[in-house]
Amino acid sequence: MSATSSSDRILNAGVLGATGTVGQRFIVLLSQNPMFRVHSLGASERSAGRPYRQATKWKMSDLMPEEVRDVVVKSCDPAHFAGCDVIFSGLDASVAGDIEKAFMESDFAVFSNAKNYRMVPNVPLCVPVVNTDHYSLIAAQRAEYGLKKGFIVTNSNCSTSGLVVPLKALQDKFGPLKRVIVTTLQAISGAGYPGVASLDILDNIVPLISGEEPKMEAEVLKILGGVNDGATACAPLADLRVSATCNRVPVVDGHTECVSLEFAGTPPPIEEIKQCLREYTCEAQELGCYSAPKQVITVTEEEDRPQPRLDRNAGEGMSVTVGRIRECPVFHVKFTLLVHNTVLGAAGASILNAEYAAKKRLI
Ligand SMILES: NC(=O)C1=CN([C@@H]2O[C@H](COP(=O)(O)OP(=O)(O)OC[C@H]3O[C@@H](n4cnc5c(N)ncnc54)[C@H](OP(=O)(O)O)[C@@H]3O)[C@@H](O)[C@H]2O)C=CC1
Ligand SMILES: N[C@@H](CC(=O)OP(=O)(O)O)C(=O)O
Repeated sequence: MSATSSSDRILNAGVLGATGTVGQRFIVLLSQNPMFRVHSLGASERSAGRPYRQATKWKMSDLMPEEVRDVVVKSCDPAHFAGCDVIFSGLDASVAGDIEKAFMESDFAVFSNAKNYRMVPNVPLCVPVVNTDHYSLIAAQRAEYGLKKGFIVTNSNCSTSGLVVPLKALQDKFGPLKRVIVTTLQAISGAGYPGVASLDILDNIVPLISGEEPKMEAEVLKILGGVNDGATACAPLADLRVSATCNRVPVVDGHTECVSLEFAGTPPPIEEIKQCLREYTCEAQELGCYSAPKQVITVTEEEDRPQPRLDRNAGEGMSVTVGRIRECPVFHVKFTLLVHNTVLGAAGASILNAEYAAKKRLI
């Protein structure tokens, strides 16, 4: 984590879906972040009117921060969030569409984890260590809705957020990729709370996460693509083909992904691939954003890493660990990566997105 500069303002944050798995991760990360002060918390009518400590089944290993324990949870009406500079949403996708739009139309800067607006052409689908250039779409979004300050920026799916990081590094250095095949081993926290029944997941692997594979396949193309000439819409990659197979495994946090890829051109030697991943840097680091990891990609040389229990907290959950980098006899190269699904895969990415937007004076 970088030190904040004296020009950074402290921003009042509202958290929607504050009682859920992603919402709780927001609370922990925001309480440790000098750029934000938790101002208002929102959740469903089931939780509204109750102090946060009573409304929430706290599942984080960190203690519930003192400053939120007695905050009364509100329903997710923009009128209840006056005074917030930024809105973080960990809302269930079944309700996120209408609620996040209402906040955006009320001129709030909304950072969403839900799938609802990810593929809208003028909404940045932003993994903040990969494609902050997509923030140029915000002017078009504001023009469409006649807004002065409001916008929506979304996170990707949590498995997508790990995958695109090494792909971006390799694409930037060695040119376009042609084909990617990824098989995921996804943690149970990805399914929210209470999530997958223990009788389904203990002593078991479930080879289906409904809707996950097409999301990953489409999101990668949008994130690794650019924006069109007037910055009115994203321009997804047209020539890359991605195939995803997604599995749920009995791990609490941390999604593991086995990746095989083919370059469009001549493949570089394995040692150059490792060096490229180690040396990858991003704009959020250059700007000194507080939550940007020192090392965007942690390359491991141990032959049996990455492992979720050992590696998920690399870079305080904001670094993607890549190991077992080797030649692939079918495509060009294969490796295994690990991403913390509720940090870089969710709340941590939203917070870094907001830090970046603040540095760019968009908030
Ligand atoms: N878990 C993960 O690793 C990732 C999750 N996501 C996405 O983030 C979002 C949150 O996921 P997660 O935290 O796992 O889900 P949870 O089920 O754990 O939490 C859902 C939250 O939504 C709130 N909510 C539900 N219904 C309503 C409603 N009618 N009005 C207002 N609030 C409501 C809940 O409040 P209450 O407690 O009052 O019911 C709760 O705070 C989802 O869209 C998910 O797809 C994205 C990437 C990774
Ligand atoms: N489906 C992911 C988490 C998630 O909620 O993703 P999305 O926001 O794309 O639905 C998982 O189960 O690990």
